[in-house]
Amino acid sequence: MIEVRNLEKSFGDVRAVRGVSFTAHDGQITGLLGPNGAGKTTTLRMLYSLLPPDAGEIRIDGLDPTKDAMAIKRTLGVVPDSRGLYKRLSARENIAYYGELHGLSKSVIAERTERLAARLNMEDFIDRKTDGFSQGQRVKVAIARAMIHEPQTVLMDEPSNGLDVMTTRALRHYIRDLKSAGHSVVLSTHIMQEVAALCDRIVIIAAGKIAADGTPEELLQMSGCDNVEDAFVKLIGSDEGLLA
Ligand SMILES: Nc1ncnc2c1ncn2[C@@H]1O[C@H](COP(=O)(O)OP(=O)(O)OP(=O)(O)O)[C@@H](O)[C@H]1O
Repeated sequence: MIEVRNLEKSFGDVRAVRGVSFTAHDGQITGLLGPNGAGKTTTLRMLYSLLPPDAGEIRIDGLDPTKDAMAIKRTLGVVPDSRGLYKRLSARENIAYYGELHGLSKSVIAERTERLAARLNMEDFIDRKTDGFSQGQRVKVAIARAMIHEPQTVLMDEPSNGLDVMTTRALRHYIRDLKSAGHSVVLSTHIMQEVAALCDRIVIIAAGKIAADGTPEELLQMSGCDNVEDAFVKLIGSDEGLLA
């Protein structure tokens, strides 16, 4: 579970995040939806301790990333925007390296890697060096690597960016399975259909602020619109940067 209260972050004169608050529950998929530059990545980076907030509070499974950065790494799985694979290593070695950082034994890493490779359809490329991997292959390795220590809470920054329809569908199945298993999944996206198809709760961010927060049905009600596309555009106040 993630609780965020009044989070703020500036880069010089740029106020990237201006008082963001939301809660992401276990057993739910929470979508951060916003146009380019809205502050989604900056918010996620503060959640996984990559950036210190200027103000505000974060609790992830009761832990504070500014104080408990090491403990947070155990409870959190992160699929960052830059997938950041080691290109000289194979997919399997990339995943194993993260398992070792988490102190897992070789046998546990091997068994979990087999399971993740089967679940994410990685068998064809699991032993290839990741240099030259397609976008979809890179995302799958990044997800497997993020899940090797079986974290309770999972953050994904624009996970379906650049994926084809079949890979997107497979990814959605996988994310729904995580939800069914009781995990809290938070994903950022600027694709309206993604949140509409997947998310139990939608947090709309625009210009660093929360524009709306609720279930898809609540957002329809709030906006007075009868479809999510019109609702999002109305709640954000512009359709710039949002993909249907
Ligand atoms: N390291 C940085 N230095 C300076 N400005 C930054 C930095 N990181 C983010 N910003 C600025 O903060 C704002 C929010 O950026 P952020 O990457 O969080 O948006 P986003 O919602 O993830 O956008 P996108 O959908 O384009 O990835 C933007 O104006 C961006 O230029």
